[in-house]
Amino acid sequence: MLKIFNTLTKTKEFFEPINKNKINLYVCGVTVYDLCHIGHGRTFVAFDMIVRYLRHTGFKVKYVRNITDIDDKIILKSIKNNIDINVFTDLMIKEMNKDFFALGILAPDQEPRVTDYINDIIIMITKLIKNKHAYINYDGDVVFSVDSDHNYGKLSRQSLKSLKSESHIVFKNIKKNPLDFVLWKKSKKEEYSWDSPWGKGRPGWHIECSTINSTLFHGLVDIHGGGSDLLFPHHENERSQSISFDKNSKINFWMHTGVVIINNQKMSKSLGNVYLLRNILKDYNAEVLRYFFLSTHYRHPIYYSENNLKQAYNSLKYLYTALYNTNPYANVEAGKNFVLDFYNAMNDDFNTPRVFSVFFQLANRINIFKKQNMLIANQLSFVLQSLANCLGLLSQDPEFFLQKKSMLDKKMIKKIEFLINKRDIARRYKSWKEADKLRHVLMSLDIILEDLPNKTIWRKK
Ligand SMILES: Nc1ncnc2c1ncn2[C@@H]1O[C@H](COP(=O)(O)OP(=O)(O)OP(=O)(O)O)[C@@H](O)[C@H]1O
Ligand SMILES: [Zn+2]
Repeated sequence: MLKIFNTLTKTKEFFEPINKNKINLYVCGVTVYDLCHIGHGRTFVAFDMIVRYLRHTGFKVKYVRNITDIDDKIILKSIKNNIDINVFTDLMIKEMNKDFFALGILAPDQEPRVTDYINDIIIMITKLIKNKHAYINYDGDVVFSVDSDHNYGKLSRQSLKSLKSESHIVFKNIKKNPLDFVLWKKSKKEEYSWDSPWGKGRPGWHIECSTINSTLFHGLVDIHGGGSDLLFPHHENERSQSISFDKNSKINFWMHTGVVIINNQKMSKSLGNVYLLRNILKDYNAEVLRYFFLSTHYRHPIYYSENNLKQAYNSLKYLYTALYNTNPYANVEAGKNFVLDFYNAMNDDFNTPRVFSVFFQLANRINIFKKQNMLIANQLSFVLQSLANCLGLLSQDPEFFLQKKSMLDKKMIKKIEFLINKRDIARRYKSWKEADKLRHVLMSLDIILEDLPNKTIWRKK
């Protein structure tokens, strides 16, 4: 049975959905003011793997990932670029989806944009004010009162008292408690805003996720995810708002991914220390990036380096090479213990590094049987391929992957195939010198040839 580490209890707990077999899963999505980086790739590939596995094991999953399309940084950037904010966010969303698609991330079932939920946000804030969980401060902003929730700090395991003493900034005139956070920000001047009972303004960041969860899931969430950077204050605030709005609401499992770190800092748009997904995908097959992410457990941080990507490529190449020249063939009896090890690892809080060691053992066996018994090699190849497919891996034709076809332009592929064809003709006429010369030309292009009885196949070094 599946166990998931729950940030709320800091333990691995047996997972059971609130409604039998149907899972409501929510992940905090991107604030769309720039292109996506590999930090986003890490978090969303992790949840993609989780959703794929949950579905594979028979659960129905409703996967919702929001889009923050209103925020100070979005407004600033659209002004700076002199572009209408809606045109700008539409463009950024399009680019985000292009990158996620290229990375093989399945689209969520719903991708709600915050600006489509302004009315629901206003309804939620109105109730929070009515029930004394929120108030209007001297600046005219609506603010959540953290003192109104005696469990504030429960998720991030911090007491209100210690949090208060850590907060050095005195907001005495503006807020009752320095930790109180904005639910509705009053417009100071002519800026992008909506009408509300509290005047023109726009929502604060945290309220959007509570509102979307309340609207789309009626407040019943099985799994709520995001990067560990969001644990405090975003998720703490979200938990507090949701429960204060509706005491019957539930978020059963909080899941947090470790963040991608570069030079000891979290990779993030605002720090500008990013490697863009699209740039990495120019040089590496999308599965290499996926393998790189999943070779570290989803809860651990990832230290990005080109070297680590190369290692991921080599590991994946090893697996594809094992599948190469096999005819995967299903047989329920084949590789039973590998299958069992796979499910045991996945059911242990999605332990993908352990899964990868199972894949390696399988690949070793396939390599041995390729020399002894092709039927068993084919059956084990089927096991390897189908298990890896559950995680969005080994889904390409091995020859295609090994040839790095997706990385080469059409002209280059044509040139390689032309040279191979020429060499084949030379070999047919026993012009060994000419054939050798052509092999060397191909080697200088980093192309490795393998002569099979009926054809020559190639792959990029
Ligand atoms: N470096 C990272 N590693 C892993 N996940 C990340 C990283 N950066 C962002 N995320 C996750 O991606 C989602 C969207 O993040 P967001 O749009 O805020 O990105 P960001 O680069 O941190 O932007 P900003 O710098 O404006 O805060 C969140 O779930 C967040 O936890
Ligand atoms: Zn959120």
